Amino acid sequence: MLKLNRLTKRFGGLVAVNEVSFEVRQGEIFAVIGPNGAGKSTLLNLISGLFAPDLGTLELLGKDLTQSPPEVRAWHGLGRAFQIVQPFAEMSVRENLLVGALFGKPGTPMAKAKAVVEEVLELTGLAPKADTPAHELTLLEDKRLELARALCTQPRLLLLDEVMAGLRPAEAMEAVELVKKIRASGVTVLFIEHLMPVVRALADRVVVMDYGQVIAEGTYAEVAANPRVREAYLGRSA
Ligand SMILES: Nc1ncnc2c1ncn2[C@@H]1O[C@H](COP(=O)(O)OP(=O)(O)OP(=O)(O)O)[C@@H](O)[C@H]1O
Repeated sequence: MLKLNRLTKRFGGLVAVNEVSFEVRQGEIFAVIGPNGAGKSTLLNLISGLFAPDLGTLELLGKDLTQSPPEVRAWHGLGRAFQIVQPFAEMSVRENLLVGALFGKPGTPMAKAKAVVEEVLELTGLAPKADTPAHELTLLEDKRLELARALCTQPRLLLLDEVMAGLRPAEAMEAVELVKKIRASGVTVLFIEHLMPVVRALADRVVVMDYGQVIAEGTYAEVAANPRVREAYLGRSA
């Protein structure tokens, strides 16, 4: 689904992402974790195309998109959900999603966009709130809306940027169930997350970053038992 080869991003003298290589397989839920400042957000920005890499390549479904801007990556099946949810506050949930469906994939006919929106409303459990203005939603519903908006762009690979942040543990576990449903619907998921119970519950595989580099890769249990990973987390106040 996604292949990163020696992806690198420098900010002046700081190498925020340093020759990162890994592959995400189709149908996987894949986590990128690491202490504060490890380079996770920068990596996500490289994948979605907000930053251009100084070195390395990126392939999505076998296509080299290293030089492609974010919208081209979106057309090729890359979707992204953000930690800070910024819906159109006065518009209903359904209207917000229609914007995503129409503009996420330009050229989508209105009838198709409306059908996608209804499907996504069902999948995300937002159907009962379809006519509610976005500003009346709870935080958990906001998060559902953000996931739903990203899904309306019909991604093959969905990037989740700490989307559980701010949720109470029980709410986070509800969101975990939703992400599992999203994967079951055929979407591959790559996420960055600070909440370890969420990583444990969701990830098939985990990559651990520290100082811009991949220091471990494996199942949650494997990386959690890795001495280098334990040192990265315990060796400084994260
Ligand atoms: N636009 C930028 N300009 C300069 N330095 C940056 C920029 N963005 C990030 N950095 C630096 O790059 C390094 C990696 O930051 P990044 O935000 O990617 O880490 P992170 O793992 O996402 O951290 P956190 O978990 O705290 O969000 C940090 O040292 C950060 O200060």
